[in-house]
Amino acid sequence: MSQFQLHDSQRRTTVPFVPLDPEHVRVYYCGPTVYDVPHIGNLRAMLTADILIRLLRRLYPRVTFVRNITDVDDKITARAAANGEDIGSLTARTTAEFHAGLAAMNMTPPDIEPRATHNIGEMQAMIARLIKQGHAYEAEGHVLFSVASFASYGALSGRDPDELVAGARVEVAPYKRDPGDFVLWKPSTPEMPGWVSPWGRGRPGWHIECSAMAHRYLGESFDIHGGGSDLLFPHHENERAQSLCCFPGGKFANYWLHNAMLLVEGEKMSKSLGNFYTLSDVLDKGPVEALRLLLMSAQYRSVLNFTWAGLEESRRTLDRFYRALETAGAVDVSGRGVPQAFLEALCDDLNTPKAIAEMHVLATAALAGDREAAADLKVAGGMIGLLTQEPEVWFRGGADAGGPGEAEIAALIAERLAARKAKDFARADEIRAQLTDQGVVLEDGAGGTTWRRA
Ligand SMILES: Nc1ncnc2c1ncn2[C@@H]1O[C@H](COP(=O)(O)OP(=O)(O)OP(=O)(O)O)[C@@H](O)[C@H]1O
Ligand SMILES: [Zn+2]
Repeated sequence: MSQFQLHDSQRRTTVPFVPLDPEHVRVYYCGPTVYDVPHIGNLRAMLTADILIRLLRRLYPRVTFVRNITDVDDKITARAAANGEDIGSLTARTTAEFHAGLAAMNMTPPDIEPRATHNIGEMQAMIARLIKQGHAYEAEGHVLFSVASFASYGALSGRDPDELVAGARVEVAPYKRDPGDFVLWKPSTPEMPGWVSPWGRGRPGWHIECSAMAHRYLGESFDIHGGGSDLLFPHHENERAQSLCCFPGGKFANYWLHNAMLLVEGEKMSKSLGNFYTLSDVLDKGPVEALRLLLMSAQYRSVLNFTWAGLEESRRTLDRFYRALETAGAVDVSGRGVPQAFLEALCDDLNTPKAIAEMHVLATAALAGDREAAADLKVAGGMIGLLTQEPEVWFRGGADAGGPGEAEIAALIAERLAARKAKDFARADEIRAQLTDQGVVLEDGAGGTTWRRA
């Protein structure tokens, strides 16, 4: 069996992955804050998780993948107010859009997807315990975590606590004992979402949400905690502090995995900067597999600059792979193992560029008539969510076929389903009308929606 090595942010080096329980690997990922559609930067984080889980499932008999939904947050409250929409409808709609986008991207769904608002009791229990153990204190309706009470605060992100305090940009609230102390619970005004608690009606801080959900579903110690590098500090540092202080017998996460940012014009793609592309922006110009391949063209720890030329190049790479499969004709891949060199590339800290280079080697052989290589190529692609179509479908549905491509149609169907779930029937009808205009007929049946060209 290939040995999986991954870069652990806390150890700051690449180490062999040794699961706590080889029979059952457990992973926690920070999920989206549901106030807007995901952008393709968020999708890079989700794709890193997807590749990790696909690999772990090859290597271990059982994997539990937990990814939360943050559905209580001040950004959500503010957006709902700005939209004149109630919070429940905003979070339901954006959660449905998130699910539809990830399904269209062929991402592995989590086994458990807890919502913050369904875990308030767990958060309150942890906060009460932290107060009792002297790691948190109440002040003016807030409960704060005392960073001075945790000697290894800063160890994950490699920051010196004193430096952190000196560098704090935000104005320090007068009730904090130490400027680095962070909120576990805060009071809510009547129009804000809130829950009854021993500290008055209020709402949780963001960090305690993940600590509580990770504990509830994975216990005091689990294998891997992942997320984007923008979450390393303060979010993950604070999650770790809370969890280790609350459950000193546990390890919390044994390995920390962080993907680098997706950039656009050299800047982080983000909702707050407004420089982002959504999945549907991209699907207007290229198929889903091209976006997956583009996001895998750099190893997850390297920054990746998004360009339309890069998307086009990924589509051409896929053309080459599909051409290789087409040349070989039908190949039988049932029961076939993943090619060793390809698997080893993924085991090397999810080195997707190296894995794709292995696919090129196989494609070259397949184009020269090697049918075994074509079968290997198909299996390798399938493992990372590529080459999932028949070559004729890929080429027929390609950009120059006239009418929308398969991936685009699938994405529109997913979006229409999300719109219907959110009771946005106007949008759902608009999507059907748009597809009809483009010569695509939808048929709703018991098993879901199918389509055919008119
Ligand atoms: N540009 C990016 N590149 C890669 N990953 C990203 C990028 N932006 C956000 N992420 C990751 O996406 C995941 C979901 O994040 P979340 O929904 O909290 O994003 P957000 O903070 O609302 O987005 P933004 O940072 O755009 O305001 C997190 O793991 C986060 O680290
Ligand atoms: Zn988190």
